[in-house]
Amino acid sequence: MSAPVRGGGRGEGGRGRGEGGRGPGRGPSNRDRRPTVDPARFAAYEAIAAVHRDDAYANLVLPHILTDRDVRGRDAAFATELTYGTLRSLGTLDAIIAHTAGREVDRIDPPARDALRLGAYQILNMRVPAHAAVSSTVDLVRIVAPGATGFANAVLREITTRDLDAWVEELAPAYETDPIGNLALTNSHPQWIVRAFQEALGGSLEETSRLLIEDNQAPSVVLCARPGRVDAVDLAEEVGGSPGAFSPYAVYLPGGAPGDLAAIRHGRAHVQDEGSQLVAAALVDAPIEGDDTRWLDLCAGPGGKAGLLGALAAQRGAHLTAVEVTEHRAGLVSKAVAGYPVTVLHTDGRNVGRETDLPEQGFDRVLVDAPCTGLGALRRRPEARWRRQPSDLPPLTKLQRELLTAALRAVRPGGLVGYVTCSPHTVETHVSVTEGTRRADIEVDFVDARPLLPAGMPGLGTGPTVQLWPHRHGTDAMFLAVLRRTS
Ligand SMILES: C[S@@+](CC[C@H](N)C(=O)[O-])C[C@H]1O[C@@H](n2cnc3c(N)ncnc32)[C@H](O)[C@@H]1O
Repeated sequence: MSAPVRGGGRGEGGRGRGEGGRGPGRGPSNRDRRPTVDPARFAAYEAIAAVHRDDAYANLVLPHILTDRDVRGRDAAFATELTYGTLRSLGTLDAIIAHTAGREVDRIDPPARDALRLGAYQILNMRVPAHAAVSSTVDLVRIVAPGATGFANAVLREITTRDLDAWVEELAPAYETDPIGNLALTNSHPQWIVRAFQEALGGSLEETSRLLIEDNQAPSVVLCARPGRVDAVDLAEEVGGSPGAFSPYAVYLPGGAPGDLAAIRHGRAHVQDEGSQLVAAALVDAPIEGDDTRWLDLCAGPGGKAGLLGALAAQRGAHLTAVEVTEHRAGLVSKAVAGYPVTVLHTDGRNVGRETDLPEQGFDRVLVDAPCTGLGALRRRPEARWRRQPSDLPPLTKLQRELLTAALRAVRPGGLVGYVTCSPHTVETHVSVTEGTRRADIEVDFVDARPLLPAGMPGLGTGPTVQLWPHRHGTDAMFLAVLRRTS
């Protein structure tokens, strides 16, 4: 058992173990030495500090920081891996830091805490030599939390005494007695999320473990080749990618900045997870009797699915109404559907029957891509798992049910509603579907969604709903229920 390190706490002077040792004979004193940190590490620090201080999103804030600080090429790649990896691994890193510091991490000053997390990640998860990780992090602390330099030095040195596996072995509860606690610490996920995944996976801890591992991998960028504008095989050749495994529109991009691609700039393709493509296409491919020209996307922002639905509507002689409650996002939808037969409405999707453009029984197919916790896309949003709380569920599920009820009022008898979430949490999937349907007091049948997905797609369960998974399908964990209004 290692001894905890003193200093570095909120309001402490930080002259703990390891500090004060810098005398003339051992290098310049703190006062003499002008601290410098390489721009890549400082950029990662700034991004992580913004995430924790300002509730920023790493994928939005980091590119600006890299541009402002002129961090490019390999340095930018290093900063990105360091930022995203540290955020994903926060649970494990914090347990190790708390142990070595002898206090909970929320009792360490935020700047020192974020610097320690970056240092610990470099020591334990990257191929950065330990001495370089320690000294560069201490240099960083000297700038952002000067009082905690010695404390940080001592904590980091302690962390270098073991590798990641050894720390996890020491700190994680035994799998046999506390499997959820063990998986949570080992794979850096909050316990409530591990529990929710386990329930959605029918109780299988083995599959839960595989999902958690997959959640910690950076996902590849996927393009959607817009039908009618470009074929996926041609697009793959154009961008040096490969056609998707399941969606006929998907192209896997081998790294790089997708915004630079001519196909995106010219509206022939957009960035979209393969699972999102599959569930949107499944709804409009489901057999229907009678009219099939009036489609509705009730939660359209920022417009990924509306872009694909708009392209398919153009091919099939249909018209899409795309509803979005947030003004900014409604603007993004308008851009995403430019040139397609789509009307964008900036309004609340629950206004069905209260607005001329949203008549009751006025649509043949309705998509409800409901606002949700996003627990199925944790691979893409490294900070999301720590920001989300169980208390987010009640307001979200209330909204999901109200939107599903509105969708059932908007669809004509015989028409179809697709209810989609990018969360596998059963409260947002099965329970919201059951409750939303019950409250609508409209008769519906479940349509088996499995045959609406590409033939041969494995692991689709027993139906009638479909749950996609990162570890089974390489997609986000999208849920799809297809309902046919019968009266
Ligand atoms: C999961 S996102 C939809 C993603 C979108 N379908 C796509 O593929 O890009 C949910 C969207 O619903 C919007 N939203 C939330 N409440 C709404 C409401 N009451 N009516 C309409 N849209 C709503 C959110 O602003 C958000 O843009």
